[in-house]
Amino acid sequence: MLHIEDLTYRFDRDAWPIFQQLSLDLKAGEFVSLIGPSGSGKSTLFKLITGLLKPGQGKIQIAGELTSGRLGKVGYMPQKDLLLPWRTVIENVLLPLEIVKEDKREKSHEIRAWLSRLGLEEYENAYPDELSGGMKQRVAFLRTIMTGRELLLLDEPFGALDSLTKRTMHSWLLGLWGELQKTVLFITHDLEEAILLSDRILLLQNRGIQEYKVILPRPRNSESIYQPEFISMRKELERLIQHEK
Ligand SMILES: Nc1ncnc2c1ncn2[C@@H]1O[C@H](COP(=O)(O)OP(=O)(O)OP(=O)(O)O)[C@@H](O)[C@H]1O
Repeated sequence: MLHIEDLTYRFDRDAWPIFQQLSLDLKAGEFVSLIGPSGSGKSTLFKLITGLLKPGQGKIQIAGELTSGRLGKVGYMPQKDLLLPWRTVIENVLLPLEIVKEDKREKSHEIRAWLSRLGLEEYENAYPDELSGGMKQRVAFLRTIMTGRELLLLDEPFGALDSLTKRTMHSWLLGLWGELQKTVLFITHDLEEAILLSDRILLLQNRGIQEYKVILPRPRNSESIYQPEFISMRKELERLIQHEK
């Protein structure tokens, strides 16, 4: 679904490259988390994948297609929900369809069903200001799904939420991902979240990417974090990060 090969990128011609010959692959339907210290380039990598930034060298392919014209090929959810404050919940969710001039009436029914599943049926006509943080993220996620893209790039979507809301969002996302069969690349600073959600974890640091496979059976739920395998995996991952430092 995503193939990155020998990617090199620097912001300025004279600057040290953020990535040097970086390569990674994502299989269709995988859930992969990207972790790494602040400033290691996680968000920059997302901007390169979406096409908002152009790579210096190397290639990025999405579903076998080469880099050019990548804009609009992925569903991208940035750190902030970026809901338009003057639009209601349903108008925000309909935005991707408006952009590609799809028939909104046809999809309205589907969107209402989604809003109901996400516990937002009573908020269809509310404005973003009237929603809690968790609700805003659900609306932003639904808008990302409505792009209809197979590859979703989620940049720390739950970073600003309190731990209880975050847990609810995890259960919700695990259920949804199992059903939607999308490929997800997910940025997080939270190791527990990364282990709970992912098939693989990619640690991004100075020397490139290091991979960590999460060998935990699915389906997983919020109780999975108390399993001994989960705890030892977390310890191992922490050790790996310390070692890399
Ligand atoms: N437009 C820009 N021009 C120059 N340097 C930039 C620009 N955007 C980001 N950088 C630099 O690139 C590096 C990587 O930034 P990026 O935001 O990708 O890191 P990150 O790993 O996502 O960080 P965080 O975990 O804090 O979100 C940082 O050193 C940052 O200062």
